[in-house]
Amino acid sequence: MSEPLAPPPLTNDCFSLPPGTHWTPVSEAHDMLRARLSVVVGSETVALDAALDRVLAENAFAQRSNPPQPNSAVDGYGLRLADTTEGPNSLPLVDGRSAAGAPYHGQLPEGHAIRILTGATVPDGVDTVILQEDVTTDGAQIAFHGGLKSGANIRRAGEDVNAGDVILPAGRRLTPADLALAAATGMSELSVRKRLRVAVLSTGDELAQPGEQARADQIFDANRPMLLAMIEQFGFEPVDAGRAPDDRDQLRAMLDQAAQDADLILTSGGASAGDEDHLSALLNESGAMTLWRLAIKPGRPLALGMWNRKPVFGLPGNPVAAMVCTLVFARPAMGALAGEGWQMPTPLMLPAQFGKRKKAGRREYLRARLQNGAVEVFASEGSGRISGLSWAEGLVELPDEAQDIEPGTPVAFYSYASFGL
Ligand SMILES: Nc1nc2c(c(=O)[nH]1)N[C@H]1C(S)=C(S)[C@@H](COP(=O)(O)OP(=O)(O)OC[C@H]3O[C@@H](n4cnc5c(N)ncnc54)[C@H](O)[C@@H]3O)O[C@H]1N2
Ligand code: MOO
Repeated sequence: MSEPLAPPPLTNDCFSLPPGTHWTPVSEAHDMLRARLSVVVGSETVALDAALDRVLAENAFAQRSNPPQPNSAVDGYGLRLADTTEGPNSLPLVDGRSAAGAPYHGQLPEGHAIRILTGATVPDGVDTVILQEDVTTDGAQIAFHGGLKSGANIRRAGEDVNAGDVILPAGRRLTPADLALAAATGMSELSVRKRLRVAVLSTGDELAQPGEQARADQIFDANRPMLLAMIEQFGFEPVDAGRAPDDRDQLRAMLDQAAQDADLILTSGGASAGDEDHLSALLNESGAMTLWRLAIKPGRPLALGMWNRKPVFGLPGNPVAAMVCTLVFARPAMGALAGEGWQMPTPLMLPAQFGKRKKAGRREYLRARLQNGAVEVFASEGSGRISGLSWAEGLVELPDEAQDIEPGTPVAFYSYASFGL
């Protein structure tokens, strides 16, 4: 007679941390990724009007100063301060004027003033501009009160940017304002990184394609449209690598194709060690696999590997975990691969509108949004509750240490926008 099987103690907490397992803290996972990842994309030159959202490959230098010449900040009259006194003044006007794009060629004679418009080059001899509202004129002369400051209403050459200055650093993702700065300083094209191509592959026999007839036991593939859209919003090139069934050979072939088409592969599902977790099994076979048990909720199983020399992030299948892992791990990794550098957003510290008792030993992310300057969280922490992802405007991050959060406790809120969404 064999001994009856002895059951383990009941935890009923799939997030309990069994003793003996190494739970990789988020910061340790970040350090490891950072150390291993470097830029994988080349560079190309693009016209300014095609450079929005691209990553600068090298420092950009001002070709010319802004402004290139001194110009007037107002509509008014240019004069020499030395020709004025405190108290009432009058000066004769010269014939002609200086307008933006139609400068006055010549020197202002001593004891005279000249009509000048906003943006017009300041003629030689003018060191001060008086606002037209401070002047009376009959067209031949102007009368005004003295007490002006030297250089008043004149924008100095190069007061914004000097020729030769670094205007934008390598690694910068170009914004509309950056394009204005580059244009103003005489650049018409920029050297940028080729876009990082990111393949997205869903796995699992239970998945049906939106629009397809789904069997009763199937669910629609929600992760792929979400991840492809996130990649697009991050400014990378999404590559739809399809949906792989729970079949090792087919998954292998689809990974081969994805590795050919992209610089990085994101998969979702099959990341842990269940009977049908083919992704982690294949990455294991390929010999370059780390299955992390991350001390994070949600998103505990994250498989990292290489497939035909392309990095693979095996995201957990639950959509909430897939999104959190993408924001917290894959997004900064993509930045490093794309030449932007590893970046994590800075959170806003805002008062909680909720209460929670959090255990020590893992970092937690809750779906959150702002209401009257405080952070409220979604009613459920369930990792399959996609409605909460849509309800939220971002994530609240609770630190690894234990924390009793009472309403009013400051918590770290990361808006979706801070990640680039
Ligand atoms: N005995 C244990 N079971 C599980 C544990 C555990 O610690 N012990 N951890 C749970 C956690 S947490 C997660 S997360 C999942 C991770 O599993 P996998 O990454 O292997 O993912 P799957 O099992 O394939 O799928 C999980 C879940 O997500 C659904 N899914 C998958 N892909 C999609 C998709 N493209 N769109 C929408 N939903 C998707 C899938 O149907 C499953 O319901 O493991 C837990 N189990
Ligand atoms: O990592 Mo699983 O919930 O965290 O869904």
